[in-house]
Amino acid sequence: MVSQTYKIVIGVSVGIAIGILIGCGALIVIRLYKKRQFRSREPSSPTLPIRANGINTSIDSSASISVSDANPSKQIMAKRNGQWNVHQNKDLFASLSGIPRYSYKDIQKATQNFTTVLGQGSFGPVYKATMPAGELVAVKVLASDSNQGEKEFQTEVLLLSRLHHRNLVNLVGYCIDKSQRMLIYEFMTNGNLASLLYSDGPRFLSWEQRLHIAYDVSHGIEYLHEGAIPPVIHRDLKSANILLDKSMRAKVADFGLSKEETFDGRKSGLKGTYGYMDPDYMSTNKFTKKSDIYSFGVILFELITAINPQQGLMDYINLAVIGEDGKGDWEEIVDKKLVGRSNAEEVRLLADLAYKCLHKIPRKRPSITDLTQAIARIRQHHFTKNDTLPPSVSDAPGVLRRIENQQVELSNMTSLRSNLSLKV
Ligand SMILES: Nc1ncnc2c1ncn2[C@@H]1O[C@H](COP(=O)(O)OP(=O)(O)OP(=O)(O)O)[C@@H](O)[C@H]1O
Repeated sequence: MVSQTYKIVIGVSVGIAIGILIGCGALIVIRLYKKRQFRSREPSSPTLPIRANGINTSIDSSASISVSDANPSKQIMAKRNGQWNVHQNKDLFASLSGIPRYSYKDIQKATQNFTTVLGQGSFGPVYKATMPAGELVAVKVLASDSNQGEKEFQTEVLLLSRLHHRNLVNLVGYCIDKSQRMLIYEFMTNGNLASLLYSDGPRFLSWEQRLHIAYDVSHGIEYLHEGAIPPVIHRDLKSANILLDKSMRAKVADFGLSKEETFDGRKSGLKGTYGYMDPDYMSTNKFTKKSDIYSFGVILFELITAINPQQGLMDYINLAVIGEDGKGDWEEIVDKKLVGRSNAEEVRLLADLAYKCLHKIPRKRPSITDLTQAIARIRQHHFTKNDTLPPSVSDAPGVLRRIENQQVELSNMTSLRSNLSLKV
């Protein structure tokens, strides 16, 4: 009797075990089948078109980013049937980005119903806001009819969720609420570098501040090119995209056009801002880290000269170089506000570096690491030598006169050129 009961127990146990095994097997088969079906629905090489930059000054054509189905954050960016599938992906998007998501009502409250405008970019207006914990932020509101902006929105959230550095503007939140798209950044009290360089007010950036800014920006780019995995190419470096915090420390902003280095730029249209774009990129359509270096060189010259690249900066540079057998006579183009307030040797060193960044052969341009180190040495020179009389102080009136003559010469050149082009 006992042995019969024993046999029944063993039989039942074996039966249950076999049942569980069959059940697990069936589950595994179903999951594998579903996974394969999901993959076969993914396009083999999905692409995401992204935008150009600037309102009047940008160059645009269609572009695309290649994404691999192995990376979930890239899956989100996959284009399906030509449309960003927001409703299907937004929760996955939220959980992957790791950045707090806010409702439209939250932002409406924080901006006091969108009252304080900080500025207007190609993405849409930017508002000042105070978050519930009291921190100041800037809210970029995407114009609702902007299809291109939608792509930049995704690029910015997905990239900035993995990029964190003291010299990159921090994304602290975002909003996807029905058709509303907003990006929330740490507030940069002193606005953008372009406004500080080109505004006419009595306030101007000192040479020391400009050296700090060059150093900070080089660190931000170094992180993108050498620290991020995979490396990131910014693709829209310009003084309007350099923001300054309350201590005048600089941070790189605006990642809407950025790409991972693995992206094949040849499939992309031209992107960027006139005056900052690498001529080699414009002719080959191939964007590399060295194209960012070109744009950084332009920013360094802006810091030295306070001349807008969209208003003849390259003409000034070429004129300064003609002066002395390929070597720049940089004293001639230095910002008038710096004459007598900067060290000529440091200006020359920084201008020589900037000029190397503009080399027409990209591989001959320095790497960002070389630049960061060289700028650090100029800063060090500044802090160790600033007790001596800056050479430019001794001949300030002479330098000012030469700058004025240079400007007259340049404006003659410009009017001659526009007369010629009118005739053509
Ligand atoms: N985090 C921020 N803190 C303070 N001001 C900001 C912040 N972000 C942007 N701004 C200001 O808002 C304005 C518009 O910025 P936005 O980045 O949208 O455009 P942009 O870079 O000037 O132009 P584009 O979009 O064409 O590149 C700028 O004047 C900028 O100074």
